Amino acid sequence: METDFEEINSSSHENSTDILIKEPSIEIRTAGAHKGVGIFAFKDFCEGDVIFEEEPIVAAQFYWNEKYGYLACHHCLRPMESTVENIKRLSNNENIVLSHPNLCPTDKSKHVYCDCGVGFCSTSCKELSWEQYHKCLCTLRNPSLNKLLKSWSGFHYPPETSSIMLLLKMIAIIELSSNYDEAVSTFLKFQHNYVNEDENMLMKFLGSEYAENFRIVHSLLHEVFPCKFVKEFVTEDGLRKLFALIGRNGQGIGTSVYSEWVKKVEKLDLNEEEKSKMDIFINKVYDAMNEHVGTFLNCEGSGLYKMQKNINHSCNPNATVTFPHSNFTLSLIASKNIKAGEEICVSYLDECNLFRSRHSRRVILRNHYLFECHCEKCTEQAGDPDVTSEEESSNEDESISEDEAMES
Ligand SMILES: C[S@@+](CC[C@H](N)C(=O)[O-])C[C@H]1O[C@@H](n2cnc3c(N)ncnc32)[C@H](O)[C@@H]1O
Repeated sequence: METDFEEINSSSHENSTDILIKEPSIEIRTAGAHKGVGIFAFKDFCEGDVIFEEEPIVAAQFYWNEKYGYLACHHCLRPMESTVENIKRLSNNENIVLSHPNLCPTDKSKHVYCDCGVGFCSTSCKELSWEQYHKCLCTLRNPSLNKLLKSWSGFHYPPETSSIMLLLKMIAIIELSSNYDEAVSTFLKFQHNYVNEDENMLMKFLGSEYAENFRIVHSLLHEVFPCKFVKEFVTEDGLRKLFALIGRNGQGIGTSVYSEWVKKVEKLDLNEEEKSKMDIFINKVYDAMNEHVGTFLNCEGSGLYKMQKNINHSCNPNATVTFPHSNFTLSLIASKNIKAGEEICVSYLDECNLFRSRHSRRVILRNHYLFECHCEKCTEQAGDPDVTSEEESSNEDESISEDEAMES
């Protein structure tokens, strides 16, 4: 169920009050002075309903993820390992035996590779990638790109939320487009300010501690990829804008061949005893993987989506983003019943941070997304004292401590 949305007003819409997109079940319009535009239900949705599905304009697996052996299609992020290979690697146990291996969704006979080594789950992904960006990024054609990638992996800067591959693919898409100005404007419709002057906020990863790494990325980009867009747009200020664009709009993508196999097993017609044995096996594998790789179960990456970019954050969300096809196709699912006219919001915070105090949630949103949260929950809790998560509970999450340190 992929929706082809009609864009009513294609101009930049920060601060716009127009209805930008109207579709039978949703519309995109202003969500108030503080929030810019948002997505609103145009009909009632029940919990579990698919609100819409869409493919990204561009997506890429995180560079570090790929380096650690998380094999995914270079184009659509579909896992390329078999289920058995996946669970053996993630649990570091060669002896695991998988029942129902025939339910493994990976079809290696369809896999194809570019001579530079990157893999694709199908010929169509390979061809699309070549036409859209890989012609510019194939390291056999432009070996100097390796220099930039090597530097990046050396200093892990900026944090992987601003994936280097996503940045390179964006630039290549613009370069290969038959309409340069239109391609540039498609990307610049995404919010790309890196400073919120009203609130005096700067994106965390552009802070002074990363200044030298930022300078290296900037100069290497000009050295190894001196295309029209890089020459014209990628000044230091332009590069900050591109990182801000990715940081503020990039949607995390996670794909897993094991979870796809689990979904298929759950649909089998098993008796109670078989079901219970299967549940025990599934949980044992999750435990073993958890012990070896922690929460890094998925092939992870990020993408830029034309519709998703309009979804605002709420600390009490009514929708979630999922990847049910185990590739980059995003599916927005109602996590509660939603009435026509209500704004549809997701949480930009992970589950753990979502349940922190108002103060802690807002610190993270400020530092990573550059806004002061005006959701209903924050408004209702406006009188709460400014407690940090540490004071609030025994929580010792480093990311929030770092964020709160930045505040002081
Ligand atoms: C992915 S965009 C969402 C669409 C955006 N409102 C627009 O007009 O393009 C994320 C930006 O929306 C704004 N935003 C999202 N949720 C918000 C909230 N709860 N309170 C205030 N601003 C919010 C922030 O400026 C944030 O950086």
